Amino acid sequence: MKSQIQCQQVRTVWWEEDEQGVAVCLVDQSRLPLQVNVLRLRHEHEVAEAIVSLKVRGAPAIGVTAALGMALAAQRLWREQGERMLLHEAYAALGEAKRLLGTTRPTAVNLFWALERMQDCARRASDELQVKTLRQLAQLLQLEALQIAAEDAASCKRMGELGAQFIQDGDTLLTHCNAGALATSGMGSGLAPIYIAQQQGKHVHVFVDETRPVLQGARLTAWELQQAGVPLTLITDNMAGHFMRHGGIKAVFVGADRIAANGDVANKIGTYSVAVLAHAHHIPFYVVAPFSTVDLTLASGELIPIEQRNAEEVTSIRGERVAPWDVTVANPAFDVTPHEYITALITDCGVARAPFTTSLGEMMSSKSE
Ligand SMILES: CSC[C@H]1O[C@H](OP(=O)(O)O)[C@H](O)[C@@H]1O
Repeated sequence: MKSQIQCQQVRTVWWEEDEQGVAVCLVDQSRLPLQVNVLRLRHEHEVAEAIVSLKVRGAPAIGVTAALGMALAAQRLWREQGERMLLHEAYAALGEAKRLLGTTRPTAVNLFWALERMQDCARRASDELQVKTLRQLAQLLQLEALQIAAEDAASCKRMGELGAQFIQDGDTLLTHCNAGALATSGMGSGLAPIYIAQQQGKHVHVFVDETRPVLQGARLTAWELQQAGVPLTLITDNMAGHFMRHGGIKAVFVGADRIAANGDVANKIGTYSVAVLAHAHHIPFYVVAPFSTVDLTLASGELIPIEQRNAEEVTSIRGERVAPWDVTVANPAFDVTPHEYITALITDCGVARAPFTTSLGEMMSSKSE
């Protein structure tokens, strides 16, 4: 049975308390758009598995989910152990939850930033004697995780407002993968300028790359834009060049999973190809990502770890094998787009342009003031 529901009704990941206790809830994105299954996860191991299996995905959403997973671990410890568990034992157990969640996916830096922030919150509570019981620690971590989610939603809106200035009424645009509401706690990153432009009364048409192998474009972006009433044309990835040449595309908007200090961008596999094609056609290429995606510890994109995923994502579609048995398969989940191909980095702290080492450094400095 086809199940088309309003995307605005579908939240990506959230916290719930019910008669069984507390749960990290999320829409299983691996089943979208034809099935809307809400999962209620009650153990950090389940949260980790949901991230690994792309039930929840997208750099900001991964960070928020991991933070909620840490909060869930603390709540679980309290509900299981009560105050029998000493706080130092709880900190050790939370360290194990952080390690587990940190092994899920290597590329999106938001995951690691969010886990560090949760651990810092617990450590600060301990150092400053803010909490005296496990219950207080669990409540503190729950609030911190929800704060991370709220900050992400606000940054989505800010990025949308900044990015919409690069969209004119009547523009035709192109996207790759899904950097929309389903990848964040808010309206999205790469799609946020499109949503804000729509709110401003600008009429746009979006060419949506299907984004093999996991089809985040066909399954998630096409669904999001359809629900939002944004006109779209779904294309296969190998059509992007043709429509840049013949389709009147005025700009490309994508998200990011990690941005190096020089502006090199790791994003869904295929982004590099789209960027080179856009450059060849003199089409602006915009990357939209919260500043928490920038990793200034990495001088360039060559240092960004690229996740290698299993062969079945390439050899099968929805469990239907399409490739010969025993074939050698490569399945890097991301690639790196050199900064030379990027027109601007649209972040929640402003718009960075080349030279990115300078502009990102200045953005970091102004954040620290
Ligand atoms: C707003 S970040 C979205 C980002 O995440 C996607 O990867 P995945 O679906 O594997 O998590 C893709 O790189 C998107 O640009």
